[in-house]
Amino acid sequence: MATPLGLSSLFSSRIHTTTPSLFPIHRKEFNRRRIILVTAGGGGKPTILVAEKLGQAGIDLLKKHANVDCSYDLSVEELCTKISLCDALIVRSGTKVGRDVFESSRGRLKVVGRAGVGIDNVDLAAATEYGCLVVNAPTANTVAAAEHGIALLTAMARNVAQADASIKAGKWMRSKYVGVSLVGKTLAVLGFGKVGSEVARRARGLGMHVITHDPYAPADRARAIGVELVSFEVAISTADFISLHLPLTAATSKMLNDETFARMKRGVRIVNVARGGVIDEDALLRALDSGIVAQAALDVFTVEPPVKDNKLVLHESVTATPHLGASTMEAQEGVAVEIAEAVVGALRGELAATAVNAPMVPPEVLRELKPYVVLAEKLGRLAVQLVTGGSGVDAVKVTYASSRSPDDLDTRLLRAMVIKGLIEPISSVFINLVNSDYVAKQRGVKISEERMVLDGSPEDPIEYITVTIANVESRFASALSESGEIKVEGRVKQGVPSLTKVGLFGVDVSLEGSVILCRQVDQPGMIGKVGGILGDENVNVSFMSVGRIAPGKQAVMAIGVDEQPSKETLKKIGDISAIEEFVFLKL
Ligand SMILES: NC(=O)C1=CN([C@@H]2O[C@H](COP(=O)(O)OP(=O)(O)OC[C@H]3O[C@@H](n4cnc5c(N)ncnc54)[C@H](O)[C@@H]3O)[C@@H](O)[C@H]2O)C=CC1
Ligand SMILES: O=C(O)C(=O)COP(=O)(O)O
Repeated sequence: MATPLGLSSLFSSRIHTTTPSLFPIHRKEFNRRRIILVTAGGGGKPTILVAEKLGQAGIDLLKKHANVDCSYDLSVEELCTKISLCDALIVRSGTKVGRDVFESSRGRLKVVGRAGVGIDNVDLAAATEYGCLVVNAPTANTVAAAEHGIALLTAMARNVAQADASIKAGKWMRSKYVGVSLVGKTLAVLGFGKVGSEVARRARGLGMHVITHDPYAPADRARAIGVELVSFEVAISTADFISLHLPLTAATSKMLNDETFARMKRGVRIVNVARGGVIDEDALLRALDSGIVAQAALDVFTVEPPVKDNKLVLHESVTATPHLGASTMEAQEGVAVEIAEAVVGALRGELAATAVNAPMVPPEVLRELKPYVVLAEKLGRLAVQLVTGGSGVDAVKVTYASSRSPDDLDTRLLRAMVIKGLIEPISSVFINLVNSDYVAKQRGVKISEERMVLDGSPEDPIEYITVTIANVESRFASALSESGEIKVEGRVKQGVPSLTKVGLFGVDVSLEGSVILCRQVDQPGMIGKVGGILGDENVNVSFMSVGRIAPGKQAVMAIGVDEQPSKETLKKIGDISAIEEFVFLKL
């Protein structure tokens, strides 16, 4: 499975590989030395741990591209042990993917796939810090969840579960299980997203008057299916039935509680197919016992599975199911394929359309920016190595010179790769599109961006990129701009990332290897002298160029080298009398 050249670095910790690794080359700190290990599992395939039951179609797809370990019902300890050998993890709602999992992975885990919608069981902050992409399967179980919501609504209204249990117990209690009708009653849908809107559509079909509360849903989308968008207060105070279809977030946690139950229509009936945590379960018990809430139908619970003597589950006015909202054959096949495609794509360095903790960048943008992504990282690496140790990098400006209008140029990838180039050489973290901004902020590096709009041809997305570091001392004085900042500029020339300016000096050197910069008084023979010293040590020179301010004045020679010259060789170059300063920059 070929990987897009260079793009896997968006998510992996590729280090100094000259040919793109199909899968991440994993860096392990070992006795304070860095040993590059190829630990991509048997036969060069990544290893994917499937920790909860996944539809066979998804498993089959994964097995085409990876070693698949299906291990269910793992304890936290077992999961943390296994995860250190895995490149990806697939879960549903039953596995808590906390910070301990990412810490145990020690940077190897590149993708967590959630085969469903809700990602509240994944510590997104920790995932981002560790550069691990989180993807989900947001659509394949929508109908299943909506149908389950309607099933619970109708079963609750007609006491189906209770009546079923009683008849199975040999009783014939018709009057006890008289229910209520739905037609003409008001249903309030809290959360008018994919599931909520499908529930609303179906409830309309049952003759219900449907209102919805969702601060982020457009009113016209609700009106389009005959649903009225109302405030939270109107929703909970006028509804005969309330159905919950919102994510568990800090804002929605215990949204239904003693105060809100007290403001509801007495005898209201509650359906929850979202997350247990959106209801204060103790308050619901009190509301049921007091009669404020007549009935509840619950598919989800704060703690799953609920404890055996859970009072809500045992309550006679509660209809309960064990988190079955997505449990249909069709939905499980659908989420399995959806998440398998997303995980395999992400391991290939492609951006999944269902990335939860990284910006979505369309594949066509990725393709067009590919050489500029490499250029951006190299410029970051160059610039930071010019900083005198101890200067402290805190203010970096990236300038994109382009004939495209700002709206037609997505620079998020480039920003991430400049950060990667700036910080990886001076730290032990690996950086990718997922965690770049987090790591930069954590290290106090402020990245500003500006666009230089040119009036050339918009055919090429970018004319050049500059990286400027302010408030630092430079190891190479010639890299300083008029305002005393370290400034390097690069372009993509015939598809090759190239250094084209250092400070005030124009140069032209491919950034495919490492770079030696020398400043000398412009004079004949310098290229030959330096080239000869490098040749004596069998260091291959890929590019050589001299940039000067004026003939006979100062000049900067930029030399691209495939190998790292020895200290002795570099000293010989520095000892050339005409050379006033030089620096070796490892890329
Ligand atoms: N029981 C089960 O098996 C299943 C449960 N779910 C749960 O249902 C939830 C919704 O799923 P989808 O509709 O696919 O997600 P979605 O993201 O399409 O819709 C969620 C809606 O909630 C709204 N929302 C967010 N905060 C809100 C607030 N404070 N007040 C009102 N509305 C708010 C959002 O604007 C959005 O429209 C998921 O987050 C998941 O937790 C989803 C599928 C299956
Ligand atoms: O998709 C969701 O949010 C769900 O709650 C489905 O949960 P499950 O994958 O069935 O454990």
